[in-house]
Amino acid sequence: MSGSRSAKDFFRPLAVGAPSPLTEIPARPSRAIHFFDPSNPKMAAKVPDLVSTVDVLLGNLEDAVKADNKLAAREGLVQIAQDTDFGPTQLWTRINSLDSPWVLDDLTTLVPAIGHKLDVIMVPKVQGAEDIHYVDRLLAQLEAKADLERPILVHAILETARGVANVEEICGASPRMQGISLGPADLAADRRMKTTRVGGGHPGYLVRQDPNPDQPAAVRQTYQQDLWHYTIARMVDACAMHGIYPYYGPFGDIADVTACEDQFRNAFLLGCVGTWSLHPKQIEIANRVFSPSVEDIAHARRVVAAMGDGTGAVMLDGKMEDDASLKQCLVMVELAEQLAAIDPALKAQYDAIEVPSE
Ligand SMILES: CC(C)(COP(=O)(O)OP(=O)(O)OC[C@H]1O[C@@H](n2cnc3c(N)ncnc32)[C@H](O)[C@@H]1OP(=O)(O)O)[C@@H](O)C(=O)NCCC(=O)NCCSC(=O)C[C@](C)(O)C(=O)O
Ligand SMILES: [Mg+2]
Repeated sequence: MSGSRSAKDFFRPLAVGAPSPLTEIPARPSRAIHFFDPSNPKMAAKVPDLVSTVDVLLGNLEDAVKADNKLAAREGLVQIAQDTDFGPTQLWTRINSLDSPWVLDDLTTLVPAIGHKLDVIMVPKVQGAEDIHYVDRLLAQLEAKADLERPILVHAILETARGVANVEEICGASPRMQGISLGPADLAADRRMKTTRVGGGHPGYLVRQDPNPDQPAAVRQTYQQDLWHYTIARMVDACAMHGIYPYYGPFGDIADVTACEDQFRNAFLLGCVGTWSLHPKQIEIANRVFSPSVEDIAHARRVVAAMGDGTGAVMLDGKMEDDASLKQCLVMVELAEQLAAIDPALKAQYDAIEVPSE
């Protein structure tokens, strides 16, 4: 909750006639947030075919869209939103940063034109709660003017050192806060990290096996470490504390599908609900990685069945299961149910699982 607003005011609209804020952020599937540049005719032409393959389509207006194309991207997004039936797929946008000359027109154009279709607005380079407060109030004014019936949610990108230092207050700055994504490229630059990649690891960031005193000349094994572990873990805790959702972010080496899958899976295991896809071939990877495996769901359902009223301890395959491991299993089972509701192929796989009676 924001320190500057009292508890009773936190869920009141910030403009007369604006829709009431949500008291809970819906857990809608968002395994892949697929980025496209609405000013790129080839990408825009692919949107209708992508709709049924992805949980979130995001019209990107910020970095990766050339300055000369900013207007075309904004207008292209309006056109695409008006012309496309998105079904259960969400429509998000990434607006330009708050210190840019484009962001005001982004918001004042998009909300009246397509606010009823926009689920979430992603705000880049968020530094602190004050950035969210600015967007929050402006959105309320625009929503009131446009007679919108539900609030547009806000997602922040964590891509400055100050943003990371303030991540807890950012998550709690507004009832609109839906989630946070890692922005590894801007964050690396802002922190003066010595990396040049968009996400992923670095071969120099490693730990090395101790020397063997009996074989001092023997090759010592090295293990590459995850550069993003600290930031992702911090982001996950801040999001969980505020009931909002953490996401990995971009993996820029489009050709390296193996390392992309590994980075996505690390984020999934640490608590993230999804990631970005920058290229159509990353959608399948994200959908697969951010859906619990059939084996995990089979195990989770076994534990749920064996734990009866959910208290006490039992042995399954030589392992202790108790109230806490049951809660871990329920996280998986609930996620599987949410995903099955929108993904018939996944539903068929989960439905085919047989739970043995213990
Ligand atoms: C990487 C690029 C240049 C390779 O684009 P390409 O055309 O060279 O690739 P391709 O393999 O030849 O593409 C095959 C076909 O797929 C199309 N295509 C390709 N990508 C897409 C797409 N996303 N959506 C829809 N269609 C797509 C492409 O147009 C082409 O169509 P065609 O068969 O008709 O010729 C291209 O994929 C791209 O521009 N992707 C989006 C990049 C982007 O949004 N970047 C910003 C997010 S990351 C970021 O901002 C950092 C962050 C968080 O801020 C921070 O860490 O700080
Ligand atoms: Mg960035």
